[in-house]
Amino acid sequence: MQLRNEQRQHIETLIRLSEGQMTGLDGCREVIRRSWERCVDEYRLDPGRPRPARVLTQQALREHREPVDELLHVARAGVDRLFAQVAPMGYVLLLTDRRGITVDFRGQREQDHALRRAGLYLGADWDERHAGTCAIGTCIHDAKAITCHQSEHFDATHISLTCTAVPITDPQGQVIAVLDISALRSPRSHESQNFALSLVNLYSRMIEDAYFLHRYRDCLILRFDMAREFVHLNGRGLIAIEEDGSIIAGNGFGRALIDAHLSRWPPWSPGLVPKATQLLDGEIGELLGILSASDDQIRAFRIRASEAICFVTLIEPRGRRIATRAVPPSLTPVPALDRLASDDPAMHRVLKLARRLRNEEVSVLITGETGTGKEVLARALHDSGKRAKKPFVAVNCAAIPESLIESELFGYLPGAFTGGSSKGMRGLIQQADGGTLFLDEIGDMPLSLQTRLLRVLAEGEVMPLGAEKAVRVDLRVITATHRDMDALIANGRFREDLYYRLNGARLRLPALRERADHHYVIRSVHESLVAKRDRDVRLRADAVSALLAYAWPGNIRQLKNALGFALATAEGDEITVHDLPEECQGGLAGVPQVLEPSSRNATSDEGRALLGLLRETAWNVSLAARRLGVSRPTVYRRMRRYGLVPPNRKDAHLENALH
Ligand SMILES: Nc1ncnc2c1ncn2[C@@H]1O[C@H](COP(=O)(O)OP(=O)(O)OP(=O)(O)O)[C@@H](O)[C@H]1O
Repeated sequence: MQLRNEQRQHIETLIRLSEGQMTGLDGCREVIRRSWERCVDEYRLDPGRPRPARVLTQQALREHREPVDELLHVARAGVDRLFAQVAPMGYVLLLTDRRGITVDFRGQREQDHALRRAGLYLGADWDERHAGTCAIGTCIHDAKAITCHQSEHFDATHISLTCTAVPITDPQGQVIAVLDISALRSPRSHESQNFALSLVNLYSRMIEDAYFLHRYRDCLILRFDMAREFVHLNGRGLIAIEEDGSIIAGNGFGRALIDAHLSRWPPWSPGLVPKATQLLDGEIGELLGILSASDDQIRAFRIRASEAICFVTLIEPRGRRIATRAVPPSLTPVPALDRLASDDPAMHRVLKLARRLRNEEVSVLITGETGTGKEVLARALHDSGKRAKKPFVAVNCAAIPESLIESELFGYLPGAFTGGSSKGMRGLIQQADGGTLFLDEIGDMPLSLQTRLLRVLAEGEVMPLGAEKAVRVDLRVITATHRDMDALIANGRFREDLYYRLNGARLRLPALRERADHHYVIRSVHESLVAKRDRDVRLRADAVSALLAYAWPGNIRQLKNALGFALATAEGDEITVHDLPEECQGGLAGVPQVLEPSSRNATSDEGRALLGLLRETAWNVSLAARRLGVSRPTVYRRMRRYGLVPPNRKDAHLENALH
């Protein structure tokens, strides 16, 4: 009875709409209103004459199923799984072709009759032109996911239903099918279907991807995601490519990447698609070599359009291994350089260029924020080149007082100036003869010395102070700076001609926070520090998480200092988050501390004992330290480790957590 009343009211609203009156449409969603208008104006549906659901004959259904047979086959597992999840909540599942004909269906047998009457059945036709506004038909028209809930349906026959439909698109982005879940009854509120929408979206995407992988199973496929951990499991992007990197097709996410590229760099000829090596900043050899690049068969690439880093794996064509190509010289392993980075696109670029430059005489200028490892790279360039057995002399132009820098660099003869050594001194430039001279903070070199340095570089000769004859030197010069050299030149503080001579090639080191291989850097800095000590102290997972979460304004130097501090102060054989300097713990503040099972008991016992003692001593840390026979800082450190905060402090709740 109540349904009849609602149907009557619904019909009246739509009749008013068909007569051009917009009353009773308050709260009606735009997408629904537009569809209702289409039903009235375009399809000439009469709201006053509800129509029963139309179900096709077996023969007609067969004709609709045939063209989507392959999709039905691929989608089967997804359809079964989705239905298993939603059936207990009273939903049925429909898969339709792009015309809205239900070509696959799952429903409860005991409701067979009611479902057939409602059109929730195999062969049912949900084309908007015939059935009016409904999830499937409107989803096909708009090519968008939609929930059509109860009286949002146009036809009064359907206003007890709730239906949620999501399009499945082919690799060209055309709707080829629709996945829908519907229920005969549902709660009143539209929001009750939000979860249904997310779930159908998820399955529709899985079916789409399964279909893509099936269709392009004979091609190379790049699978990518913004999280390394998800690439194999559920990498969102798929792009099928030829062996030269030409793009054949992409799934929704892959096409979005291509579109982003094209909107930034519009093609000079319409329809021209960029190559995968243009979308992702890398060479074809790097893409084809992904499977052998790392243990997890994933490699990081920079997306050129957004500068973001994504992680990519390669799926080989069915039954065919791609030929491994000869490795280009720029990718040949060079241990001294290779160990500076793991899988970071910017570092790959730097190291690729460094491999080419290591045996060249070109001057190299290394730029990058302070502490990014400019000197370490300069040293690695030297060690990996033909001058490796000759001296590597590093000079920090900012650290030597201006009054001394000239004599330090150029040297002097006995008696050249008051205060100098009576034996004179061989300058650093001469000391580097045959090897490499590394001038750090070159932007801080005084102007007068810049002129003299230019002469050394131009003529290959150095003139020590007080000398009358120049001495020949054979040098490779590497310089570094974290300053903006263009600004220094513009302000007249750096000679342009010297700058061009030093800048034969430029290597720009990325800041640590921009790198995708944080984990590797943390591990290698930790290993290098542990190697210098006599005991092995491992990094616990919570400390690694905090280190990964921190932004490192001081780059690798700051990381090294933080780990050095933790190694020096940690008790036992592991570094926990609480052993790190306070500023690095911030990333995990507020996150409940997860203790490893083996240490949980010992940790809380120890924590409880300390809490007992602190209570006994009325939170007098000095007294507690004396009783324990340890220093005050040690007690504070242990308090931090167990989250013990004096009761007068606001966050004293941590104390309670131990009970
Ligand atoms: N790949 C690395 N592995 C281990 N330690 C590293 C690495 N790179 C840099 N370091 C360490 O980080 C610190 C800073 O490195 P480096 O002096 O090379 O940086 P920089 O960029 O030259 O700094 P600045 O601009 O201040 O001169 C050094 O102690 C160095 O040993």
